[in-house]
Order: sequence, then C-alpha cells, then structure tokens
Amino acid sequence: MIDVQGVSKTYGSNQALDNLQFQINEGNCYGLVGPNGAGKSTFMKILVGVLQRFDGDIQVFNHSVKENRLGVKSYIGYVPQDICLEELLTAKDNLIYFGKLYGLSGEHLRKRIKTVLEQIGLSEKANQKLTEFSGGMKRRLNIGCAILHEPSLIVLDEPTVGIDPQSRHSIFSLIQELKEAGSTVVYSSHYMEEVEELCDSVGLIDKGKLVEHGTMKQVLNKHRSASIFVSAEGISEEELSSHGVTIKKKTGFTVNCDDPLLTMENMIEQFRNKGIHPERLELSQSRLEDIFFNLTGTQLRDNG
Ligand SMILES: Nc1ncnc2c1ncn2[C@@H]1O[C@H](COP(=O)(O)OP(=O)(O)OP(=O)(O)O)[C@@H](O)[C@H]1O
Repeated sequence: MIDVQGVSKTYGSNQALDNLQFQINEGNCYGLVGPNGAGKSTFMKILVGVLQRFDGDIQVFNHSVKENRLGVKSYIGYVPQDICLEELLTAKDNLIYFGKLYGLSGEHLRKRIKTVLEQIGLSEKANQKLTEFSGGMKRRLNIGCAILHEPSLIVLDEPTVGIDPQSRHSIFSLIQELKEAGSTVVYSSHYMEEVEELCDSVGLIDKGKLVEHGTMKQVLNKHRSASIFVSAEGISEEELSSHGVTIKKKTGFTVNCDDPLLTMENMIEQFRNKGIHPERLELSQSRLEDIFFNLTGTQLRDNG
C-alpha cells in the first residue's frame, strides 16, 4: 500500500500541496486529477523521491520516502512530464543506457529490452535514432525506459499530453498490461475521460488540496447527477442557468439538474416561447469532469 501521510509543500509563499492524506491499494491504478497548477507534479516528485523538502511522509510498501529515499526509488518507475531521452541515440541505445542506470546488464538486460520494445510497440524502430521519432513514440520510449527494471509502482505524470491517437492507444494498452501483471500505477491527467476509463480509484486535487477521493465507482455514485446537454443557437448560459448549474462546453452547454425530465420539459417550453430550435438536446449522467466542476467551480480544461 501507498500511504500518504499529511503531505504539504510550499514554494516560497506558494502552498503547492496542503495536507494530502490518502491511501492507494497495491495493484490499483490511481488517477490523480486536477487542472494545471493543482499540485499533481509536485506530489509525484515527492512520491518518487525527487523532491526531498516537504512536510509529512509517504510510506511506499512500508518504506518511508523521507527516511529511505534511495530504497524506495528501486521499487519505482517514474515517467516525468518532460521527456527525458538522448535524442542522438537509437531507441535501443536509450534503453541500454537507462537499463544500466538501474543496474541491469548482460542477458537479463537484453531480454528486458526485447520485452519492453514489444510492450511499447517499437520493436521495428529499435535501431532508429530519436531524431526520426514522433512526440508520441518518444513518450512511449520514455515509459519503456521507466519499466525496464520491472518496478512494482509506476508513476506517470500526464503521459498523454499532445500525442497522436495511436500512441495514446498504445499507452493505454500498456497500462492495462501492467495492471494485469499486478503493478500499482499512479497516473496524473487533466483528461477526465482517460481517468474514468483507466483508473480503479481517483483523487481530485485543486489548489493543492484533495477535494474528493475513493474508488471510481464510489466517487461517481456519490456525486452522480443527471444533466442535459444543449446545443442551440440563440440561447445564453445565463438563460440556461435558471434550470440548474450550467457549464459551457466547446459545442454547447451542460446543465446539471435534479429532475431531468421536468427540466427538459421546461427547457422545451422556453425554446418554443423564444422560437429556438436546438441542434442537440440530450439527457446524460454527469461525468468526472462535471463532478470536479461542481466541487471546485474550476474547469479542468478550457471549455473541454
Ligand atoms: N519549482 C517550482 N518553484 C516554484 N513554484 C513551483 C515550482 N513547481 C511548481 N510550482 C508551483 O506549485 C503549484 C503546483 O504546481 P504543479 O506543477 O505541481 O501542478 P500540476 O498540477 O502538476 O500542474 P501542471 O499540469 O501544469 O504541471 C503551482 O502553483 C506552480 O506554479
């Protein structure tokens, strides 16, 4: 188990993390969700032992990050937000380099590199230099470097930002595979759909505070409410907000409400009176993104 015990961190007068307290069960995929600047990277850097000055402690499989940083590191594969690879080397040479850093060598290293290249879908590109790689391929290789030593805990900081769909699919499959093999995964993102799809448990973080935490089912069931999606020319956010909390989306508005059928009837009447013909008027259950907005008043992405 990973036991986060009252972790706080300040940068000067900026409180980046404020008394985080939660547990992650072994074998779980845990999604840490929050907007830019919420404190996700800071938490991850503390968890993996990169940031050493903080209050509180984290027990990783019964080892204190504070007291046994190097010991804990050997259990962890960390994929930071910024890609950390040697551009002028081939994919294989990058893996050899990182493997040696983790103390692997000889036949064992060779076998691990072969397996990892297959897992990240880059076997065919093993001997190509990274100058020929797309951003998504580099991201996959970066993950490959972090799992060479078969860590029990894999920490991925926003691994799918700005990558192509094929690489995103490959990363999702890899995480599923790691989960099935019993690894614990901590995954940060501000893409809600990803976290809903991948993670067993979730923590919602805003301005350094954990605002909700639990299994995905618990969090969704606790806060789930119905909402109506509206796309209609000539209707404003203000007019819709008389029906419930209204969130502006890229192509319309989501209106959260307690009685969706009655709300829809009222909306239809409002549209009739104003001569508005909606392009879309749909009933849906609220998603993690809406729950986050209701709890914090903060959008995870700009008009996601
Ligand atoms: N090295 C640093 N020095 C000073 N302030 C920092 C530093 N790193 C992060 N911060 C601040 O701490 C807060 C949390 O940042 P952090 O990077 O952990 O958030 P995040 O949720 O990972 O966001 P992002 O996805 O944008 O990286 C922010 O206010 C940020 O400006």
